[in-house]
Amino acid sequence: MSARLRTATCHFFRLQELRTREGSDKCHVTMLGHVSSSQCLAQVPILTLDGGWNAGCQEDGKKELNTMAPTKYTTRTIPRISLANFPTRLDAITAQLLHAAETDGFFSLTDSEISIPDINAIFSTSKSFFALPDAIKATVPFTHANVGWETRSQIRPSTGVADQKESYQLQFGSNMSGKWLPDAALPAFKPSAQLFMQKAQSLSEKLMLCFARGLGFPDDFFVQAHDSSRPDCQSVLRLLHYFAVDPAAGPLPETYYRAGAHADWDFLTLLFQLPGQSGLEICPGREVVTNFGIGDEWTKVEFAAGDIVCNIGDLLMSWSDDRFKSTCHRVKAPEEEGDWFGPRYSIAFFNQPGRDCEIQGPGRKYPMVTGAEFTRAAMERNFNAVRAREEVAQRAGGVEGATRVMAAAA
Ligand SMILES: O=C(O)CCC(=O)C(=O)O
Ligand SMILES: [Fe+2]
Repeated sequence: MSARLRTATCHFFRLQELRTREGSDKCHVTMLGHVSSSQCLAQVPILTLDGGWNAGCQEDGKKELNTMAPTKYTTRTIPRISLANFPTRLDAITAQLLHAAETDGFFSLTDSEISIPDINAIFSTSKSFFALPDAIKATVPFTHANVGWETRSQIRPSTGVADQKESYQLQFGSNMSGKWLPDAALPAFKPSAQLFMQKAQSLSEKLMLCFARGLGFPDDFFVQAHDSSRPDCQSVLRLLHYFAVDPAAGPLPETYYRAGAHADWDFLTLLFQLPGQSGLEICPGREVVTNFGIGDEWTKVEFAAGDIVCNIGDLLMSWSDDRFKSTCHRVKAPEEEGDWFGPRYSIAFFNQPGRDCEIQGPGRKYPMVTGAEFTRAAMERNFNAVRAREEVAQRAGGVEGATRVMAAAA
């Protein structure tokens, strides 16, 4: 990975986003408002990655514009793919998955081996954890090994402020040492979570087989890389709880996000949701310079009970030489009629290759990196994007928008 400095000279304040993609010379900077050029001669660090780059998506256009204009929506088809009779329908399923991966990068699965009772069971396990007092959850705090509990602390580069949620991240291996609550505090939590992780793993392996075939790799290529018994396995089950919002309390602050716009940096994400608790939205192609360019229109992800929504992450995008798309998505803050204001529970299973795996697409578009390097670069990239935002906000001192970002990020 290399970092370089570019000079962005502008007559506007509030840097919204920096994006670049390996192999392209694009630098996307969105600015709002007007200040003198001396206030905004910004030297902005831009990171380039050996691998996919897809971290920062612009925040909600409505908030960028600081107006109460309703979100712009457009219809997109998110394919619903049945996994029934998987062994005999393998070719047909593979073709459907590849098509979905090459277009919007999102699809939902039906007729999988994970049943509605399985999903209900893990949600009640998850709720039992979040119902504990914060002081108990804080005994298993989040660490940079990507495990543990955090609350209102994940800052997305697209927003510069923490998501309004709490989450608890679980892994298969030794990173979990000291990160399980004692059984007395939360009876049967660990076996229930581990059982569900095994089911999510097994389902993911079916998809990996299809994607390996599509890319011309040996059938077990991705399965080996994501073997959950590997000591260096990095896959994560993330239990999520977005806080309820009182619709009677008036408009939300401009800086309120459930999950700010982002693309996942894993290989493949499986998302479990509860019917009625809507909010997930996608915006393919949201990597634009202006507020009104392409990428301002969102699509609500509809799902039926038992559907598993899946999306391609940056890592598979890179591993496929950008053939498969890692798509920008968010969980919208409830603000408009039809939004879900109650608490939202969701569960994401992030497939991550082992730390020692060598990642390079069939066409070798990007230099080879290991799983550990890819993960480290992704975390660093997020951190640097947030920091760059803060620095620009600091330089624009006195500007209302910038001050707000700093305060929230502190
Ligand atoms: O909670 C959701 O529906 C989406 C969560 C998500 O996108 C994430 O955690 O990366
Ligand atoms: Fe995500």
